[in-house]
Amino acid sequence: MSIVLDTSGLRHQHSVAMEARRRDSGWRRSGGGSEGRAAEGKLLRMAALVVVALAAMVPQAAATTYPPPCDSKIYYHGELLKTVQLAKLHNDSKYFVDMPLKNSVEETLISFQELMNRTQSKPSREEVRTFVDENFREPGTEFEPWDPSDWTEEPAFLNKIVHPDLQEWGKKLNAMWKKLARKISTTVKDEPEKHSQIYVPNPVIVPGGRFREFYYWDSYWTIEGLLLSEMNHTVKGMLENFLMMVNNYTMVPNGGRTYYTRRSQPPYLIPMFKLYMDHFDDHAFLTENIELLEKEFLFWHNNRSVQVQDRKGMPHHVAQYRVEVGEPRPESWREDYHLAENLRTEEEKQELYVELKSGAESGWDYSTRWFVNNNTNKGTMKEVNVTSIVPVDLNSLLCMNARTLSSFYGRLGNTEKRNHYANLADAKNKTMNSIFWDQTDGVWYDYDLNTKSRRRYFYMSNLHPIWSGCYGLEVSRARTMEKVINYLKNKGVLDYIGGVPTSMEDSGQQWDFPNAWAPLQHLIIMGLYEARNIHHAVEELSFDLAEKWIRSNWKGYQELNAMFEKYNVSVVGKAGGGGEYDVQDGFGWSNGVAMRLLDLFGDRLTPAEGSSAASPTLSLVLGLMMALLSLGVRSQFF
Ligand SMILES: OC[C@H]1O[C@H](O[C@H]2O[C@H](CO)[C@@H](O)[C@H](O)[C@H]2O)[C@H](O)[C@@H](O)[C@@H]1O
Repeated sequence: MSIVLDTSGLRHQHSVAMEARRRDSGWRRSGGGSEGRAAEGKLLRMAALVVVALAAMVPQAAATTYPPPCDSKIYYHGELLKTVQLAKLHNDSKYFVDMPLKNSVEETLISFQELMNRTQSKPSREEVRTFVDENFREPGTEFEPWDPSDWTEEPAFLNKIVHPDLQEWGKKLNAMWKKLARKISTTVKDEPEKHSQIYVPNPVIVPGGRFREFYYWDSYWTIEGLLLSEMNHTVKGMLENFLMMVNNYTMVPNGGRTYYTRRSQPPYLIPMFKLYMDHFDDHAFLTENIELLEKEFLFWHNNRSVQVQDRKGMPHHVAQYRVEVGEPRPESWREDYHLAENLRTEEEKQELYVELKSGAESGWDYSTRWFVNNNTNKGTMKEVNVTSIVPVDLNSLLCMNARTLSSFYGRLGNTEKRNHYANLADAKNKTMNSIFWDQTDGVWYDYDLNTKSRRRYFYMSNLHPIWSGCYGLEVSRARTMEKVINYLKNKGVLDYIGGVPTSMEDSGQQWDFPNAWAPLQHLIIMGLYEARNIHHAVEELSFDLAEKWIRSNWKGYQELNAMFEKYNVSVVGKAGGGGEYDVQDGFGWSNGVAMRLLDLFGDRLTPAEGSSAASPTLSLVLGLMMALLSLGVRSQFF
């Protein structure tokens, strides 16, 4: 198979970014012509200082000219960020880049320059702390109090949950949206340069913990829950925010921070929009926004694509995560900087930074899934090589998105576009079979551009096509499903008490064993459930996995009063771990998925083995009777 890189879109994006950088580095005029000489003199002195400060902050010319993560002279630029991050004032690198400025950018840069001059560019940790205290506010102070007006205490889905303990818990999950709801203050809109938070007009639901901004793909599962909570207005507002992002950035950024604006996350906007349409059939909303939905689709189609040829020499247009942006991720600056520190050349460092950001774009940051090392997935973070992999889940998702666009255009009466996207979806469906499907193992795999072969490791992402429905051309769908179930059984991944592991690699990375993530459990459970008419065994398997997941989430909640971002498959109720930050609680997508499963299987789910869905009181009485019988006290009572 041969590969043709289609980088035209990337070059365009790169030149847009370079252009933005040139614009941004231009001197901004301040003050009016009528000001007196004294004021002019003061301004000139300030201008000179700013020029000196800016010059000192331009990083050394990189060997490869990738644009930086963003243009902010505080949240991206060289010395200031480096000095503060290396002082390690906070455990988490993200803390500093989330802090709003107290003063203007210019004043902050001057104050930093003065600090550097005063200390011969070697400020102590305490001096850096004083600088930060004087110039920055605490993260999370950029919100206005907001109580979602569409929140209700008893949404109807709760009535579907038969077990009273689970019903009670469902109520608590519903109440959690109030804790995760944020409205961004208009000061962010008025003074954007003082904030890394991106202003969006409608309130958002954040994941929780260190994640104090919207996240792109998380929102799909959050919206699943919000719709069950009947928070329809909030959902529509979130969709409008995302559409505004597409309008401004041609794609939806990874999250609601300026330092995320040059990379995206798995493209779930069209599926989110579909969730909303399935509930409300809002024709006017679709008419208004179809072009933006298409624009986002085309971003991935044009800017993230390569061509590969199958064994018969047929070309296939496939998509990848590929973020051609240099420098460490601002929110994980220390981690990236230290990882690249000992690389020999600047070019090698910049290439590693590109790979790390591409990994962040995949949402799987990080995993052995992206380790490429002598034809294995073993190694360390230095072996992250996302751009040499064509991911099965991304291509399955884009196939589904093309189908959905086709049906949206059909509803709007645009036959030409309906046919165009139907043909594109068919082509992508064929690609799922020709490039990703492994006939021997009976599953889909990521594809390696270097070895021109499939990466035959278990990752939950291998199962994405059963959720998207993008499978089943040559082989019958029932036969495919049969093979997939056998694959799962043979790998032993269905044997864990707390859900299906992300992978079988215990690497210390968070998107690996023993962690299980809500979106991935949702993918397999819903994928199997939707296939219940195709294969008789899948509905029960879907229920079994849902039961494990709900029991683990429920136990964790009982013990620690928390919903985690990820769980450990080996111990029921235990939070996951690993990766570059502590496990967070909150948590948007975990809450949404738990609610969806309670809604789907609430008539028979129980919180623990031995408890009955029908009537826990009855089972308690029966249990007591059995105990008395075994104690030989039968004669006293019967
Ligand atoms: O700060 C490190 C990384 O954190 C985020 O990634 C993780 O949390 C996100 C929010 O729940 C989630 O969408 C992602 O899948 C997780 O791996 C962030 O998205 C990364 O860009 C960031 O580098």
